[in-house]
Amino acid sequence: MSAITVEQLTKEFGDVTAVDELSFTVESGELFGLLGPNGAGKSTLIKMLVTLLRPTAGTATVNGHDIHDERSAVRDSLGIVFQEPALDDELTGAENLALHGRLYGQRTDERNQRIDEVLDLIDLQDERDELVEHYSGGMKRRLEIGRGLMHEPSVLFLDEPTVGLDARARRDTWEYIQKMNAQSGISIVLTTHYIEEAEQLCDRVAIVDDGEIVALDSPAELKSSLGGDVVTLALESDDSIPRFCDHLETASWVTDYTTAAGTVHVTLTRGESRIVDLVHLADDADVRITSIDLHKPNLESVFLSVTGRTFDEREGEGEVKGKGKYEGEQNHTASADSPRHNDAATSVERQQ
Ligand SMILES: Nc1ncnc2c1ncn2[C@@H]1O[C@H](COP(=O)(O)OP(=O)(O)OP(=O)(O)O)[C@@H](O)[C@H]1O
Repeated sequence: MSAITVEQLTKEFGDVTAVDELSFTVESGELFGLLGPNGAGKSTLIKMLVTLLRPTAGTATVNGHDIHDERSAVRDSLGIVFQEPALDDELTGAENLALHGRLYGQRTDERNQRIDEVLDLIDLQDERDELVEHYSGGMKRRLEIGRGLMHEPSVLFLDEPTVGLDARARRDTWEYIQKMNAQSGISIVLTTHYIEEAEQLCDRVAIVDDGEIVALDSPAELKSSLGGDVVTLALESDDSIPRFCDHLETASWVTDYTTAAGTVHVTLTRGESRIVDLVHLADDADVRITSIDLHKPNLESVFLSVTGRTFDEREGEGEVKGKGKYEGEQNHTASADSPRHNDAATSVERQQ
């Protein structure tokens, strides 16, 4: 059974179509990434899947439960870690986990056993009795993830799991995410706008732009769809470009090439081993090269190729787009005078 099936799922906020007729499946045990710039629609999609937002159209199932008709069953079978911190700094690590266990109705013995298992998994056993306010950013993040695992969900949603962490803590967090995916077989859906995160962690990645999935495959397949590495050669004069291109035509190892002012972009496999050959071709064509640049494709190149824009350009637009007044946003952080938790279940209850 697929962990998640999504069919034509759509969410409109007034004039803004945040999620536009998305369809995809996530297989059981898969580590699935939603990669896209800020404002692409990733959080909105997740909020619909965890039943925090009602779709405008379309449907989805999580662990076989329909997000329209079986909201409680959906919520019971998933864990979620939002971008916004949801821990109580004035409680210890173990107490934060216990609070979550109680919210899910776990009995004391069951809860204590699970706290131990989770603390082992996230490597915080030694710090279990320290107040969370003394934890580092990376430890807090691990505890948040552990908290989402307390009730042993089959699917875990992680919304931008490493945002705000330094490079070291980010890498550590990746390790824990991979470890729990491998050890418990839990299906994980994570959103990210870090290209490296999607590449390093995910079995498959859906690239989301403007509410739509513009590409979906394993990182390796997405990159190989671009046809290989790109070597950019700057030539001494524009006049020499046609001559050089004539010679490129004779090289069977060149997959493709394009030209721009003073430069030629050559697509080929194993670019590093072909630089000498390109220099020889230029010699044969009596063309002088002034610089050579080898570019290995990453998911950023895939994004550029499918949208025609870089991630940064889209992020810039996204920020402007995201400044409008939010309507119907469901609050999933608690007030200062109540226990601070943002579980999908309790948040939804507060809305209803
Ligand atoms: N409650 C809301 N009311 C109005 N517009 C919204 C609301 N929530 C999201 N949007 C808009 O929907 C679009 C998608 O936003 P969303 O937060 O899902 O993107 P995202 O990819 O998750 O980005 P980020 O990581 O910055 O949250 C944006 O244009 C955003 O401004």
